Formats: sequence, structure tokens, C-alpha cells
Amino acid sequence: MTAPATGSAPAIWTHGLTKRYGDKVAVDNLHLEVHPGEIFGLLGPNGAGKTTTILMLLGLSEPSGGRLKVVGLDPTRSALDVKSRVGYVPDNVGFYGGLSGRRNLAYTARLNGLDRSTASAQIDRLLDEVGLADRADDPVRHYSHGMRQRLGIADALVKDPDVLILDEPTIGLDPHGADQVLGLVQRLAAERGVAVLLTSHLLTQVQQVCARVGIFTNGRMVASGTVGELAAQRGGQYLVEVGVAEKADLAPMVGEIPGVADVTADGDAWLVRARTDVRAAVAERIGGAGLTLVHLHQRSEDLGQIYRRYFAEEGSDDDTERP
Ligand SMILES: Nc1ncnc2c1ncn2[C@@H]1O[C@H](COP(=O)(O)OP(=O)(O)OP(=O)(O)O)[C@@H](O)[C@H]1O
Repeated sequence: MTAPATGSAPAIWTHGLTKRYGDKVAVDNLHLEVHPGEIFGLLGPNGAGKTTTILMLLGLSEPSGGRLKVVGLDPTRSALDVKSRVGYVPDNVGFYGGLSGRRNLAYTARLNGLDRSTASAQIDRLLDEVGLADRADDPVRHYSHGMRQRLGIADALVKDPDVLILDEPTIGLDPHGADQVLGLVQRLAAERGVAVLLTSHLLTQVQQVCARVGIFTNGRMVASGTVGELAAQRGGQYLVEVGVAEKADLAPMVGEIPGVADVTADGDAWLVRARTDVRAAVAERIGGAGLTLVHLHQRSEDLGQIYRRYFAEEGSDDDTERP
């Protein structure tokens, strides 16, 4: 997991950022900060406002309200300067299929004004970094989806950006391909200090690589923080797993403990859902009943559970991966 560089100015900063399309508020009062070396995951169902946010960060869509800075610049006023320092990887990167990976990157380098010899060394290094050195001279139409995705990241890195924005970077990839892409993103943040903003529906993957996440719905970021912070916000639940040596129904005795919401069987163990940390009280009650405690440990909610909890509270549906 990548830690933000402490004390650094945010590479992406928004305050009250808002975008309206007629009566529709696509992005509503967004406060966001992503620091150099940090990977921030923007999570949300279709139509939540993720792409609209990205377009504003890239200077491709004008905000209706609020303020924003990307690498210290206002993208609305300095779109070209922002573009030169921000790499963007859409969910389906377009390449010239008949040209090799290397030639595609050389084309991007030329568009970005790099001289031929600097570009050539840079491209060799990038192809190596994204694991495509041995296929660099094959036409891109022979690449797999995962290879294209990695070439897309290399393409965004040609200009050596300070910020990398990835829209659904692992969509359509198998687990190995997804691991390769996410591992690459992690290295870029850790080794080069790139600030990364990625959007995804794939909660388990986001949880693996993002220092912080924001849950986005109907244009609003309803929660943001580390996974641990999100679990604790809005009275997050404590889940305690309990096992005893005897075959006994723990539900009646543990269910009486103040703060316990419910007790359910979970295979050979019992799962206690509570509003506070009830481990000591559970152990005491079990000992008092003459039962032998075999294990007692706290399970934290994973991001999927947190995400569903927020959506249940927001009263909206989502089509997100069930981990
Ligand atoms: N050009 C536009 N004109 C009118 N409404 C728009 C426009 N672009 C987006 N919207 C609306 O704004 C809302 C947010 O859309 P956006 O594309 O940002 O969502 P998203 O989170 O990126 O969704 P997805 O995961 O499907 O890409 C949606 O209700 C969408 O219909």
C-alpha cells in the first residue's frame, strides 16, 4: 500500500467542485486531494460522476462551480500545461493496430515534442518497465487486452507525468493481467512519486493498491478515507468471530450483551455483529457458561462490505463486483 508523501502539496486538489448538465448535477461539491506518491481510488456505480470529474481534472470540461488545481494549475485556464504533466489512460486505449508498440509510443513522443534520441531511450525503458520489451516490435493488433492496457500506461508515461489518471484500468483483464497492471501502478507511485487517481468497480483490487478511497454516488462523494477509516465512519460495525469446543448455541447468551446486534452461525464458528468492541464481554460470558473458548478474533469489514453498507444507507443500487 502506498503512503502519501507527508507535507507535500497535493498534486490534485478540488474544493466544492461541481458540474451541472441542465438540471442534472453530475458532480456535486467535490472535495478531493491526492498527493505525490499516493494512489487514490474513486469508487462508484455507473453514472456516479467519475468520468465527469476526470474530464474536469484534464481541462476537457468546464466546472459549473468550485475550484480545482492539478499540479498547482487551474486546468480550465491552463489546459495545455496540465495536459503536458498529466498522463491519462482511458478504459480502452486507442492505438494504431498496424504499428508496433514501439512505433505507437514514438508517435506519442513526437506529439509531445520529445526529440528522437531522448524519446528512443525513454521508450526502451518504458517498454521494459511495463513488461513489453520482448513484444515491442509486434503490431499492436496482435496484443492481448492486458498488453494493450500496459502499453496504454507506457503511452501515458512517455511525457514523464506527475499525475496519472486511470479510468477502470483492470476492466476485462484476467486476475494475472490485473495484478500486472496494478503492480505497475504501485511501482510508479512508490518509485517515481506519481500521484495516481484511478476509478474502478473492482473493490478487492482497489483495496489492494489504494492508500485511500472515495465512494462516489449520484455525483457526491459520500465517504473517503483509508479502508479502516471508512469502516469506522457512520458507526461501522465490529465483527467478532468466536469458536467454542462444545456444540452449543451461542446466540442466546452472546445476544444479550449490550451493543450486540446479532449472532449467526458461520460454519463451525459464530459471527457476532456489534456496535462496540465486545470481545472481552463475549469471552467472559462463554467462560461463565462453562464453555471452552477455542478462538476469538475481530474481522474487519472489507471494502465490499463497506461499499454495500454505504449504498444501503444511500438507498441506491449498484452493479459492483461482489467479492
Ligand atoms: N454531456 C453530458 N450531458 C448531459 N448529462 C451528462 C453528460 N455527461 C454525463 N452526464 C450525466 O452525468 C452523470 C455522471 O456521468 P459520468 O459519466 O460522469 O458517470 P461515471 O461515474 O463515469 O459512470 P460510468 O461508470 O458509467 O462511466 C450521469 O447521470 C450522466 O448521464
